[in-house]
Amino acid sequence: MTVRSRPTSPHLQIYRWTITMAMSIAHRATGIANYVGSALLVLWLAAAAIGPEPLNVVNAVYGSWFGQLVLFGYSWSLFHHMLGGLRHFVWDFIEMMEPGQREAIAWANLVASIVLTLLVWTVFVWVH
Ligand code: HEM
Repeated sequence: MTVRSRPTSPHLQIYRWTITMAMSIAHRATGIANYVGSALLVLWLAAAAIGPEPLNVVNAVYGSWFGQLVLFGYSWSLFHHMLGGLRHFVWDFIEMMEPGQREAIAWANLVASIVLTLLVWTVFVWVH
């Protein structure tokens, strides 16, 4: 008697990667990252409320290359997640759901998040 192999349910190694799938995962990941980033914002505000010394320490950490990298990532995460939220808002009106449209709006989400992040950092950090 031949033993048939057990059926397998699809998982990440079987699915072909699509931009909509990647952006869906990114939306969840950025949602979680926004929690962490917002805690950093609260830490900065709390340090400022306590006094100049703690504020100087937090500013030094946030101003280091690593701190700047984390803050840059947090900015991108906020933009990506916010635009992703607006994408969901568009879908709530049953718009941009057709094949082609879904991919276009997913790419727009990614590209716009990068452009907006670079724009904000250029205006408020790099050329300040
Ligand atoms: C610091 C601010 C934010 C935090 C910490 C946050 C966090 C999260 C988290 C953890 C999720 C769950 C993701 C999942 O389980 O898949 C989520 C989902 C969502 N967020 Fe945010 N978010 C923030 C800002 C925003 C903004 C500004 C918008 C809209 C412009 C937004 C729109 C949404 C939407 C529509 C969902 C549901 C997506 C779905 O149904 O799959 N969020 N958010």
